Parts: sequence; C-alpha cells; structure tokens
Amino acid sequence: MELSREQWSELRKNTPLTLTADELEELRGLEDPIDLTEVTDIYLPLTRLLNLHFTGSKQRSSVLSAFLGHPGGRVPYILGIAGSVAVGKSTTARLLHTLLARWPEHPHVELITTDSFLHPNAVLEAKGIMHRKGFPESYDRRALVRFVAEVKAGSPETLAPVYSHLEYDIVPGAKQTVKNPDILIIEGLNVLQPAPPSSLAVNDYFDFSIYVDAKVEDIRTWYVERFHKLRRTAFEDPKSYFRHIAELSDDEATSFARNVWRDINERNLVENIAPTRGRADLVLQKGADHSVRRVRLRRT
Ligand SMILES: Nc1ncnc2c1ncn2[C@@H]1O[C@H](COP(=O)(O)OP(=O)(O)O)[C@@H](O)[C@H]1O
Ligand SMILES: CC(C)(COP(=O)(O)O)[C@@H](O)C(=O)NCCC(=O)O
Repeated sequence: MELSREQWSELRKNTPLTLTADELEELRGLEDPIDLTEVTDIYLPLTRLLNLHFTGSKQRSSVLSAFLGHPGGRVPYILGIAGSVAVGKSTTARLLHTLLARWPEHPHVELITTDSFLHPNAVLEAKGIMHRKGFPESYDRRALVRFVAEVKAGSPETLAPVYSHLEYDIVPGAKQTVKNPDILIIEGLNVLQPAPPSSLAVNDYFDFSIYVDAKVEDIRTWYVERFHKLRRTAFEDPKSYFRHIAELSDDEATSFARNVWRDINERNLVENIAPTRGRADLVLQKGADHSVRRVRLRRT
C-alpha cells in the first residue's frame, strides 16, 4: 500500500500524542538537523502506528500465556531499521527513540547499532576483507543473533561490544548494556539480510521493520557532505583513524569520499542492501532535501 506524503501526514489527526513547543525545542537540541514539520507530519504518525502495533503484539503474547496457563514474562518489542550508509538511519533511529519513549505504554526504549557486531579490524585483515567493512561478511552474524535472542528472552541485562567511529575499530574489552527495554531499536545496513540455510537471522526476532530509502545520487551527496562535516569535527581529533583526511584539500577530500562511496558503500547498497527493501514492513522514501515523499506499507 502506497501513501503520498499528504495522505500520510493526514493521519496525524488520529495521533493522540502531540508535542508541546518545549518538547519540540528539546528535539531540536538532539543535534540532528531534522525539520520540525517533518517530525509532526511524518514521525508522529509513524510512532502512532508503532504504538498500535506494539499493543497488538502484547495482546498476542497474552493469548499465548492464557493458553499455556501461566503468566508470560515481559517480551521486548524489536524494531529494525535498515538502509544504505548515509541515508539517514541513525537520524531516524534517534528520533524514533525519543518519540517512542514519550508514550506511556513503552517508556523504556533502547537503541543499538549493528556496527557493534562488526568483526574487529584484526579479524577483517586476517580474512582479507578490510575493504569490505559494512558488507554482510564483515559482521559476526551469530553474535548479533545471540544478542537479540537474549534480549527477546527477557534477560535483565544483555551485553554488546562497542564500535568506535573515531578509532574505526571495535574497542577491546568495552561493553554496552541493554536492560530489558519495552522496545529495542536495532539499526544497521544489513538487518534485513536473510539467514543462510538452516540458521536464524536477526530479523527473525523483529516485530516491525523500516527501510529508509532515497535515490542513489542523493545518498551519495549526503555521504560526501557528511564526510566534509566530519573533516571539520571528528577527523581533527588526533586519535581519529582518519586524521590524515583533515589535512587534505577540499577537492582531494571530495574525490576520496566519492571513491569510498563508489567502491564500498554504493556497491554494498546495490548488491546487498537494496535487495532487502521488499522485506521491510514500511519503507520511508526520502527526497533530495531529506523530507519523506512517500510511505510504503506492507499489509501482510
Ligand atoms: N531528516 C533529516 N533531515 C536533515 N538531514 C538529515 C536527515 N536525516 C539524515 N540527515 C543527514 O544526512 C546524513 C546521513 O544521515 P545519518 O543518519 O548519519 O545516516 P546513516 O545512519 O544512514 O549513515 C547526516 O549528515 C545527517 O545529518
Ligand atoms: C560502520 C559502518 C559499516 C556502518 O555500520 P552499521 O552500524 O550500519 O552496521 C559504516 O558506517 C562504515 O564505516 N563503512 C565503511 C566505509 C566508510 O568508511 O564509509
């Protein structure tokens, strides 16, 4: 089912949760440059849909508990967010994290990105796939599936590794903890990738999934723009893996970013990520200015 931006934003009328001027101001402080009309027209109706779906899932699990004759434990609701590098997954995930936590039914929302489950650089080097970071084989898929299975089973605390964008590697020994949330958002390039035969995929545990989509040319522009922004910020840190990039001229940096885009990220998008779009429950189609132009919903 396909809805235009106008049809989708009409659904805002059915959304009981509205945001006060103060709350909108607080969202502006999120560091994400997201337009506030976009929040009210697109993301508020989306949280309403997720809220209804969350309630439906809870009812289904209470049916099972009634049938089994014993009260079931609380089962975290898992929301997957997929899409290309630089399409806006993290921005969407951070925004949904904040908005979903405002609903009284699910105040405890946690967010994890799948870069935590990348193999460390030493392993990627040993396998000869350092230039394929972000491709499905660069992840420890089993560790990711184990992690989600443990969260879904209601474990009070589940540990995950930590990836540092600054150091461009997994941080040895560092851990982050997910504490039995109402909703866990899992964001990453490959979260809709099907499992190899006779194994499980992370999406087998998803209650709902979103694919963030845009034209390849627009995503390339966003990638290069973000790269320049990072050059003026994170890459200047002496600890940054990319500190040498801060010293390049603007033109050299643009051509470096375009090459990384073409050889790694666009290839991964075309070969691995885009083919998983049809598996998502909902697709957000963004235009060149990041505004959502169309929403596609899977009815089944
Ligand atoms: N809704 C939006 N409005 C404006 N800019 C956005 C929006 N979503 C993403 N961006 C910008 O686009 C770039 C890529 O977004 P990001 O969320 O970092 O992508 P990803 O997590 O998919 O790599 C960033 O520079 C981000 O600030
Ligand atoms: C860390 C990433 C693989 C994204 O990981 P995700 O959290 O989506 O699993 C990606 O942002 C990345 O660093 N890719 C390598 C190529 C590049 O530097 O753009």
